[in-house]
Amino acid sequence: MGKSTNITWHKATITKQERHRLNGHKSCVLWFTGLSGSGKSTLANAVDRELHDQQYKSYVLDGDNIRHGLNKDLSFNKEDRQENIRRIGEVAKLFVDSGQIISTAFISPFREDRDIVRGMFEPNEFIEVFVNCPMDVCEVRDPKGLYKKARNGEIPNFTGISSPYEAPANPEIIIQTDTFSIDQSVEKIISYLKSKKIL
Ligand SMILES: Nc1ncnc2c1ncn2[C@@H]1O[C@H](COP(=O)(O)OS(=O)(=O)O)[C@@H](OP(=O)(O)O)[C@H]1O
Ligand SMILES: Nc1ncnc2c1ncn2[C@@H]1O[C@H](COP(=O)(O)OP(=O)(O)O)[C@@H](O)[C@H]1O
Repeated sequence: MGKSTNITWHKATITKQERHRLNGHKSCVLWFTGLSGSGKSTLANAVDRELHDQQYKSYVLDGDNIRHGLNKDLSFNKEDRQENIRRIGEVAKLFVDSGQIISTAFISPFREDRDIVRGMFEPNEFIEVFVNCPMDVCEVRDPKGLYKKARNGEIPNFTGISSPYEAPANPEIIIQTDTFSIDQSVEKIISYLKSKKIL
């Protein structure tokens, strides 16, 4: 239950469908999920670049960036990760309502939290992209030096080491980033969007 009382929903004048018509494409969320270093930010930004270059309306929400602002009050314990994902789900919904293709790059380690977000969207609007990469490969990549710190006990609750990651049971798209190139991955995601007539 929310804490706001005496509030009434005001129906927007312009519908999502009108925005789709104006933009010439549908909107959706590409929900990238995976371990730290699996390639979520890299792929979300590469897909965004391709969409933008092809004149589609798109945007990226990235975990590290959002935690600098909107979610700076949240830690990495389970409860705060859940609240992180709940808020991002709400923000993603606004972007989808505004007619855009939004790519979100959050570890989002808990299946239940991702499924709650999925339930906020209409069919075909929530596209779960499992960025699958073995942890030992992520740990070798270690683009921000976080695995090294976590192994040294400097980062508590680190995903994959001292905090769980629950892989998606039935994702729309799986990208194996230890064998797929970035270009191949982008192509796979764009093809999916075309097959669903979002583009
Ligand atoms: N304890 C711990 N565990 C995992 N990650 C950590 C942690 N502390 C800091 N970081 C950095 O925060 C980024 C993950 O933030 P997210 O908002 O995506 O996490 S979550 O969805 O709430 O689990 C994550 O970004 P990525 O490496 O891009 O995944 C890290 O840069
Ligand atoms: N096929 C690939 N797809 C995505 N990233 C890759 C791939 N191969 C190597 N990388 C590298 O792996 C790292 C992934 O880091 P990042 O995108 O920040 O991951 P995450 O956002 O999941 O933490 C980057 O340094 C990227 O260049």
